[in-house]
Amino acid sequence: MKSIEKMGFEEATPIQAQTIPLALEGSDIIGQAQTGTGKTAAFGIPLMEKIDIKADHVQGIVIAPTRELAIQVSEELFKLGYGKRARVLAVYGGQDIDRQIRALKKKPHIIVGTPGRLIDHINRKNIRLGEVSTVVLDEADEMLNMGFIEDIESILSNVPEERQTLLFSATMPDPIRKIAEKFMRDPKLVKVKAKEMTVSSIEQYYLELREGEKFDTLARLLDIQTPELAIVFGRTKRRVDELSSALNIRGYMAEGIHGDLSQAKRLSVLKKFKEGSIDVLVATDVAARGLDISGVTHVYNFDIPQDPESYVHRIGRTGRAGKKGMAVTFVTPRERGQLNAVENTTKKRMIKMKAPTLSEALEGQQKAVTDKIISTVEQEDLSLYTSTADELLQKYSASDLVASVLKLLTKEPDSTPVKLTEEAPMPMRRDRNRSSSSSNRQRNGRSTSPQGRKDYGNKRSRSTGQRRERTSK
Ligand SMILES: Nc1ncnc2c1ncn2[C@@H]1O[C@H](COP(=O)(O)OP(=O)(O)OP(=O)(O)O)[C@@H](O)[C@H]1O
Ligand SMILES: [Mg+2]
Repeated sequence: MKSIEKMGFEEATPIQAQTIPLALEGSDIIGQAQTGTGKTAAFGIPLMEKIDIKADHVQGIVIAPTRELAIQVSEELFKLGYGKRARVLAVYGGQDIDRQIRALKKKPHIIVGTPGRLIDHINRKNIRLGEVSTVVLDEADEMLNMGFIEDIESILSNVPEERQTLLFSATMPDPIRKIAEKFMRDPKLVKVKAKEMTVSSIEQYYLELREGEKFDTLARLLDIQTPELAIVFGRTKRRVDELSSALNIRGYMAEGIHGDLSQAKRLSVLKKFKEGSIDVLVATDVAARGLDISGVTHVYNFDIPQDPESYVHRIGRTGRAGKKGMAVTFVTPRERGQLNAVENTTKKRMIKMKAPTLSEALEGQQKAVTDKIISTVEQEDLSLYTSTADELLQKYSASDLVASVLKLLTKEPDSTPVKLTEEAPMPMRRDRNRSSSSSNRQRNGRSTSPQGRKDYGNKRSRSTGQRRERTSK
């Protein structure tokens, strides 16, 4: 309770209220609740409560699909276990394995990891799971999706059957839930009732346009909507690279994140984004799940996501913990079907938005500058500037002077040409069952294959056909 208070939580969110008591009784749980509603603490609190601080073995493991999420979850668990002095360690690919081995020697009570790196440590006998009593799969549907399932099975085969298994996600398609139940004992399904799968505090818009119109439209939207922090999702790594350079050329502070970057780079980009030294993060789906970054006010789906679940998670990076957010999805004429599929799943209609014009973009930027000027007039000490201002006012009209200040400060819509390679529209994923047939894996070399293996940058061994993070330093 001391730790929870320190974190500033005053009351339990619905998913926490419904799952914590059940989890404390020892039940297996599949917990489904909207994005940003506190699922981490919903599993984190009971997990921490069960830890015997005096025992020196690993008692709980949490598996997460991406490295950044594993780190974030370990940080939240660390905070929850602070009063108890619980030891929590994150292990993930792309980080020096020897460093992790040294950390493992300090006997963590809880390990949070990505599947591939966990398996590496298990195989090298750096991690023993023989006394683990709780296993959590965060983003469970993703973890049990094709591509991760073998890894998860392999990890679970090292954990005693007498364990508690907790699965959490904002989405849980039926076929995946069925797979999940095989790993669990009499699981209780806790689904926080909501009319829609997405959070109501996120305004959802879509915009119909041609591929070639997307970039200028994005730039104008950024000018008009002036997000505090924005995430722009693109379909492929190349797309993300090209988009972030194009945004920089047009004067936006943007950087990209995707699985081909070094882990150090991925972390530094994310850090800059959290600190606000860049305000647009361009990302593949590697950033779609679980990341909790305060200040993200806008999500732009530059390319429509390949499946409805991805949409739910992507837009869920905004509108978290009761805050407001806005999501805008670009739809090319051939992608109407995907738009419908998304709406059918989320049970929510997106509002159609018109492409903004150049003059609206200019207006948006002027308004942002005007707001700044007004707050400066009202709140700042201007004494060092008034004499120069008075001199200027003797020579020029007040209106001309203010207009030139506005012009100087306003970022005028820029139409410097930029290069973006056309991306073919994403074919709809037909096989919603996602059975384990391998024929479709990694088809056409895209970072997001139509079958659902996503670009998480986890280099996986080709020879075995398994998708596993490679041990790399
Ligand atoms: N009881 C609470 N009171 C206030 N804030 C909370 C509470 N529980 C969690 N939070 C905060 O809400 C935010 C979202 O929580 P969290 O990341 O666990 O959401 P989530 O449900 O896992 O979302 P996602 O589906 O995107 O992974 C975090 O910043 C977290 O610290
Ligand atoms: Mg989460």
